Amino acid sequence: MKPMKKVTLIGLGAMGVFFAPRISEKLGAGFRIMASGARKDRLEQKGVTVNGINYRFPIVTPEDNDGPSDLVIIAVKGYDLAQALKDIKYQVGPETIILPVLNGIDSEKRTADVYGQEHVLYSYMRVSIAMKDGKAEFDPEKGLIHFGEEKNDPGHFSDKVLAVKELFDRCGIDYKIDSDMIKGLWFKFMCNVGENMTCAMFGIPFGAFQKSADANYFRRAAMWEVIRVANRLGVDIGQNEIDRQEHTIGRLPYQNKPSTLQDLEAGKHTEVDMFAGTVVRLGKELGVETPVCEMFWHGIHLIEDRIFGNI
Ligand SMILES: NC(=O)C1=CN([C@@H]2O[C@H](COP(=O)(O)OP(=O)(O)OC[C@H]3O[C@@H](n4cnc5c(N)ncnc54)[C@H](OP(=O)(O)O)[C@@H]3O)[C@@H](O)[C@H]2O)C=CC1
Ligand SMILES: CC(C)(CO)C(=O)C(=O)O
Repeated sequence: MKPMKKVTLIGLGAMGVFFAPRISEKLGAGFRIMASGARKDRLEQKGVTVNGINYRFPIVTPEDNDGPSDLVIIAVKGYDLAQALKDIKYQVGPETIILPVLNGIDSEKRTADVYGQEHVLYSYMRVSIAMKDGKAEFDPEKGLIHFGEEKNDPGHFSDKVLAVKELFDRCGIDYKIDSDMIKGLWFKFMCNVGENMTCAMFGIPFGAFQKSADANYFRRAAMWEVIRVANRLGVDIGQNEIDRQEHTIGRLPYQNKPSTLQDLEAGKHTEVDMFAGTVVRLGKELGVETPVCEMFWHGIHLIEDRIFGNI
């Protein structure tokens, strides 16, 4: 296994800055951000400021055909994934690994549909970062990326997993390689649907779950809808996973907000279709009732319509 030398990141937002400074420090010019048009101009002129340090990373455009990258990290929002998958075309060669770190349960499949499963690793982030006006503050020691093949055996990691592991070790990026990544993705999805949708719909921070039985009513009801859909698909999540998250949620800083509420407050589109919308769609396909997610799906669309002046 050759150590990775060339890494391209598409999406220099909240999740992008979790990786960018540390990979750039080790790879120098081998680490590039993909961007074009006004986004490229903005990144070249202003860069991003992470924990008080301003960074101007090298930029590569979708048209630059300078040979494939060893790794492409995709850190855009769900509604920008289709475009990102087109943009990275010239960065993907026979040996390239693609790591889509988006929330949700289908970014890996959507990536594999374009480039082939042999290029893709599963991943999800366990970190909360807010990016505002190109600035983000967070503790790089806290938070991690979970990644791997669908199933991972510590004695026999695949070459792809070992290559990414070596890069993250070199860069000091904390990670976990789950034995069952599908279960991990659905666990994270269950938490996101319960928390992000409840907080976005009612405009409440994570702390509300420490105080309000009403907030927890919606959160748990939505999580159980995810569980019933997951179980129908053969994914074994249930009360144990709910209990595990109860512990985590009780320790989050009171005023922290999930990304969906951050998006609404910043006047941006949300990933509601990727969260509640996916549960509703799968529920219909599988014959599982999902009334709470349906209410969230319509409710958050309505908030978006209000924000964007459509009503
Ligand atoms: N924020 C958080 O705490 C967490 C987020 N996640 C998930 O991670 C994913 C990314 O979220 P997050 O980082 O918060 O999102 P952000 O909106 O902060 O960042 C996304 C970035 O992608 C850029 N982008 C979009 N399309 C393109 C493109 N075609 N080419 C180049 N750049 C592009 C955007 O640029 P521009 O601003 O110019 O449009 C933006 O900088 C989401 O699925 C989210 O749910 C997971 C865990 C935690
Ligand atoms: C921060 C975290 C983990 C919490 O729901 C998240 O995934 C998000 O905000 O989208």
